[in-house]
Amino acid sequence: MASSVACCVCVVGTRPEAIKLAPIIKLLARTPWAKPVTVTTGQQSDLLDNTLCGFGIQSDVGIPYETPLDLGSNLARIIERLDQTFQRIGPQIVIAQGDTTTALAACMAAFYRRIPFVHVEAGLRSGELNSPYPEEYHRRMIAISAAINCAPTERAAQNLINEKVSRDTIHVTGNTVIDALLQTARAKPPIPAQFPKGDKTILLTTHRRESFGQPMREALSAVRSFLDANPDVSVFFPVHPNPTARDVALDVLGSHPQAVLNPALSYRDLVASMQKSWVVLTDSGGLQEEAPALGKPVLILRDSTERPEMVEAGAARIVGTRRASVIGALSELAQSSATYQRMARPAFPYGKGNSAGRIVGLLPSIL
Ligand SMILES: CC(=O)N[C@@H]1[C@@H](OP(=O)(O)OP(=O)(O)OC[C@H]2O[C@@H](n3ccc(=O)[nH]c3=O)[C@H](O)[C@@H]2O)O[C@H](CO)[C@@H](O)[C@@H]1O
Repeated sequence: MASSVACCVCVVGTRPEAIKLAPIIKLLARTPWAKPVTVTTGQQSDLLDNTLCGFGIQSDVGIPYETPLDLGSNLARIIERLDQTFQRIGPQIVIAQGDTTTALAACMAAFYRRIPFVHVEAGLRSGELNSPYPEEYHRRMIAISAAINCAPTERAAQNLINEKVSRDTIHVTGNTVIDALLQTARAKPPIPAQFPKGDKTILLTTHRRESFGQPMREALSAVRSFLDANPDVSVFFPVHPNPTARDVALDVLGSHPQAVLNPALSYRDLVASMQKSWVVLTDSGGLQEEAPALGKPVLILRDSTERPEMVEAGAARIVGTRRASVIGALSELAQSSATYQRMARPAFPYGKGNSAGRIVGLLPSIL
């Protein structure tokens, strides 16, 4: 390990990356041999800065946002800008999280400059190259050249081994989202004023590309019908700013008296809402990981999940977006307290909040 302070560039492009890298950035800032530099790529600039700010983190270098480009052009733009940034700053380590264009660009730019790259949340796989698109492709590409692959679970590590990723790069670390969640929950954030009154509120989010169009409309219409049949149930719906998701949300649930639609929440408000909710209904990856740690049943609005650990633990169910399936799953939770109690047992397959420590502890081995 080098004797001087190591510059660790953390590249962040979207809200979930900010949440999952925040515990690492904050820990690096308290680590004597490390200096974190946060680089934002503007992939999701509207949500990103607010999320970082909520963790007390400022972007050190901001790559300017450009009007939405095609996937390939966006990747090329980010690689070029990161390459210039790495040349200027000269980091000893580059860290990125997940499966976004930003994460792939960071990995490639680091590889070409021969800077060791650390991949947080490595080894998630759907098994289908085109689904989720393009994330599954990004995940596989990143694994090949990462110096450290931080797998959240043994299963994720096994996925990497099955792809013949070099074994000495693979470490099971848990998922830093649990660090972020538990740190935030410990501060006892107040419930947002807009959160519906009553004991049975569904926390609903949907914004994934795979859900766009008819699947999202069908799932939200099913929620609407369920509300009509269950006047004691409410929905709290932080709506993603993506217009494709927002327009359907407003159209289907915007006028329902038991539904409160809200702009995207700060992470603190989201965590407080999750703690107060009855059930979490979502197509988000992060919420699937978080809700079981708070003992909240999760119904997954996708046809498959890269997080089978939650389903196996009994805390989550894949319901897809078909009307009968969504209504059936919600009705079962409403009618059977045994089913509800079984799903509401807290589950921690992603660790108990010490993942950032494990990841930072691995870094000296690649300096
Ligand atoms: C294909 C896939 O599954 N990819 C995933 C995707 O992430 P995602 O699907 O989890 O993305 P979102 O749902 O946007 O974010 C969720 C986070 O945001 C918080 N939240 C939510 C609403 C709100 O109003 N306020 C908030 O604060 C919430 O608690 C949670 O922590 O990309 C990540 C990056 O690479 C990957 O890690 C991850 O696999």
